[in-house]
Amino acid sequence: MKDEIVRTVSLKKYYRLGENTVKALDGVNLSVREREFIAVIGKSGSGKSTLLHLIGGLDIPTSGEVYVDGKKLSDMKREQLAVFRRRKVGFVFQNYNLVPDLNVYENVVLPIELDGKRIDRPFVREILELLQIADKREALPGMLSGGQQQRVAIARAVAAKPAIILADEPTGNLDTASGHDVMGLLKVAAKQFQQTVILITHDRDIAQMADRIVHIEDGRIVGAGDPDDKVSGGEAGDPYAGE
Ligand SMILES: Nc1ncnc2c1ncn2[C@@H]1O[C@H](COP(=O)(O)OP(=O)(O)OP(=O)(O)O)[C@@H](O)[C@H]1O
Repeated sequence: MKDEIVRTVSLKKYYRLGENTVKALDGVNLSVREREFIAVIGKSGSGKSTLLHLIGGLDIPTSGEVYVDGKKLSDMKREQLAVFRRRKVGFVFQNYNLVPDLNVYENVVLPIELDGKRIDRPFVREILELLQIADKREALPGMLSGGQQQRVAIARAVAAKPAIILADEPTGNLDTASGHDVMGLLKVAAKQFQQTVILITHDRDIAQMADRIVHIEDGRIVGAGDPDDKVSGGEAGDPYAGE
């Protein structure tokens, strides 16, 4: 597909636990277009985090392939994979992962500094304003609400200008209203800066805000994982409809 940015092919991740094999992912074929905002929804233990970790190069599949921008992750050497993780993807986690003794601004620019790149200050200011935390730039994370901390984590992910943002239950620790705010702001930021978002949630309302919903069950995608497919939805559909 022309504007495809992520493709997984027969992706499997098995864990051996004594006599048993846990099939965390069992043959996932997923295709994501550039600038798409997709929500991966599924029950606890269905394989959502495993999928995100494999796409982000944080973990290695048992078999199958992940392609990002046409490049096979399994062909990358250790060092190349580290550069891929730093430059190509931004991670947003449920527990924010902010550095407690750095202020908001310092947290946001930290990955850029660690990568030895120049900080685009007007761009960082624009992001902080868009995410409505510009007035908190001097604050330490401990002084902020959960929703504000998550917006800092999103700002940090966006600021390094990655092509893809991988968000693992970013609204999981937030109340409904803050969760919706954070999701809305993530969506606006990603559109503005032309980033692709793959977001995990088990909240159907949150998922409805995505361009497309991919439903995962027992390590497999239910329906097809292609943007043109109308089962998993060219448009956001409710995978639980008719339940
Ligand atoms: N390191 C591991 N060792 C063994 N089993 C694992 C490991 N990591 C994950 N699993 C198993 O793989 C399956 C999928 O886990 P995963 O974390 O991807 O699910 P999830 O959909 O993200 O769940 P949740 O919504 O609860 O975070 C689960 O059965 C889990 O117990």
